[in-house]
Amino acid sequence: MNTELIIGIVVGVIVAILAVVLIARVVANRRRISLRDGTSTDQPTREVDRSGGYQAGGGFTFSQGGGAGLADPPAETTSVPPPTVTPPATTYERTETDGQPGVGDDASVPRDSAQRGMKDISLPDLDTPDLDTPDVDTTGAEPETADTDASALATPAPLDVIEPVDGRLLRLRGRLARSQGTLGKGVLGLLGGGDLDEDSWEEIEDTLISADLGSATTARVVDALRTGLATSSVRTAAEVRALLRTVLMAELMPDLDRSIRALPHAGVPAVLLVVGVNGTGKTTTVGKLARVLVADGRRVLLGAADTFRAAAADQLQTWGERVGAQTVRGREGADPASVAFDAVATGVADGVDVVVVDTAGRLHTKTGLMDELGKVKRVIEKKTAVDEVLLVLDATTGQNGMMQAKVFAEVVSITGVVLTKLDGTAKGGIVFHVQHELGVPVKLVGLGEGADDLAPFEPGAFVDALLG
Ligand SMILES: Nc1nc2c(ncn2[C@@H]2O[C@H](COP(=O)(O)OP(=O)(O)OP(=O)(O)O)[C@@H](O)[C@H]2O)c(=O)[nH]1
Repeated sequence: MNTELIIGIVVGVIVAILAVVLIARVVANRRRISLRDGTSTDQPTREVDRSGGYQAGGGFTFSQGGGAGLADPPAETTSVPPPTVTPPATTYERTETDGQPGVGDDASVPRDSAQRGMKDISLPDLDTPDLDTPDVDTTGAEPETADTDASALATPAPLDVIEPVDGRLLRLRGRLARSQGTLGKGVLGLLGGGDLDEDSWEEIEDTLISADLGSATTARVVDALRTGLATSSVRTAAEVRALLRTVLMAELMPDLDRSIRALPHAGVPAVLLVVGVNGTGKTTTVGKLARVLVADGRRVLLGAADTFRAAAADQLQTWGERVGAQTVRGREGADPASVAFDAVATGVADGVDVVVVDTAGRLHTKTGLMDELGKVKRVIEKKTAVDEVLLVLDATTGQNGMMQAKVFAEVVSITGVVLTKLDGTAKGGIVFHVQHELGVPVKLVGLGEGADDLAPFEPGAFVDALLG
C-alpha cells in the first residue's frame, strides 16, 4: 500500500468522524437544548427597557391610492415628523361598560342610544338619480335624509397647535410594557430557563397562544425556534433574543406596504373609510389621524357617518374643530350612506386633500352590517374611489377582535388595520394573528386616549418593545 493511499484513507476516516460528530450534535440539540452554559436571561447582556420602548424610527407615511383594494404601488410618499405637542388630557365617553363589543348577536345596545332600528337599514337603490348626480354643488343633490351640515372653521373653539417635530413616538414609550410581560419575558424566560424538553415547548406554545398569536402563527414560531436552536450555536441570552426577534419579525411580514393612502390623486381627495365595532376607537382614531394629516399640511374633511349615536358626531366635530378640519354630519338617525356621500361631495367641491369617513359599527346582525357598510362604500364610489378602508380593532378584545375582523373583512374589502388600546393589553400577539388572517397590514396603532397617541406600526420597533 503506497503512502498516498494511506494518507487518503486517514483523511477520509477523519472527515467521516467529523461528520458523525456534527450530526450527533445537531440531533442532540434537537432533543435537549441547554442555555445554562451561556449568559442567563436573568442577567441579560443588554439593559432591559422597562418602559416598553416602542420607538418607531420614522413618522407616518402617506401615499396615493386610486381605489381601495388596488394593488398599484403608491405613486408618492411623504413622511411626517411626529409632533411632540403634549395634548390636553381628553377623555371621551366609553360607550360599552358591560362587556366586550362584538358583531352579530353578541353586540350590545349602548346605554345612550337606540335611535335607529334595523328597519332603516336597507339595500341601497343605486339608481337613485340624486346619488348619480356628478356634482352635488351644482345640482343641489341631496340624497335621502342626510340633512347634512358642514360645520367648519367658523366654530369658536381654538385650534390645537400640532407641531410636526420629532418626539411623538418617544413619548409613547412604556405603553407596551404589559405586552412585554407575556410575550417577551415569558418566551425568553422559558427559552433561557434550562433544558428544553417537550413540556417546555408546550409551555412556550401556551404562552404564545395566550398572547393572541393564534394557533397557526404559534405553530410556525415554535417550529422556527426549534429549528433555529437545533441548527445554530445559540447559547447566550442575547443570541436567544436575536433568534426570537428574527422569527417574530418574519411573522410580521415587514415588507407589507403600510403607508396610508391619504394623498389626493387626479384632482380629487383621497377617501378613507374607518370601520369597526362600536367602542373600538374609531372616532378617536379618525380624530388622531386628522391631526397627523393637518400637521402634514393637508386639508382634511371629516364625515360623521356614525349617525346611530348623536354623541359620536359631536365627538368627531370636536376633533375637527380642534385641528381645523371641516366636519360634515347628518341629523341623528340619518342614512349613513347619504352623510358619507355628502361628505365626499363637499370634499370634492371644496378641493380638500382627504376625506375621512367615520362609520357606525353598532349593528346587531351581520346582514345589517353588510347592508349598511356595503351601501356606504357603494354610494361614495358614485362620487370617487375609496382609497383606504381601515378596520379599527380593540387589541384588548383578543379572539373576539379576530372574529370581528373576519366579519368586517367579509363585508368590505379592508386595506389596513388600526389596532387600538395596545397600551392596555398583554395580548400584543393579535398583530401577528390579524395580519395572517386578513392578509392586510396593521398600519397604525393606538397607544392611549390622548390626541397624539397614534403611531405608525413598525414591525421592528414593535418586536423590540415586545422583547424588552
Ligand atoms: N387606552 C386607549 N383608549 C383608547 C384608544 N383609542 C380609543 N380609546 C378610547 O376608547 C373609547 C371608545 O373610543 P371611540 O373613539 O368613541 O370608539 P368608537 O369606535 O368610535 O365608538 P362608537 O362611536 O360608540 O361607535 C374612548 O374612551 C377612547 O378614548 C387607545 O389607543 N388606547
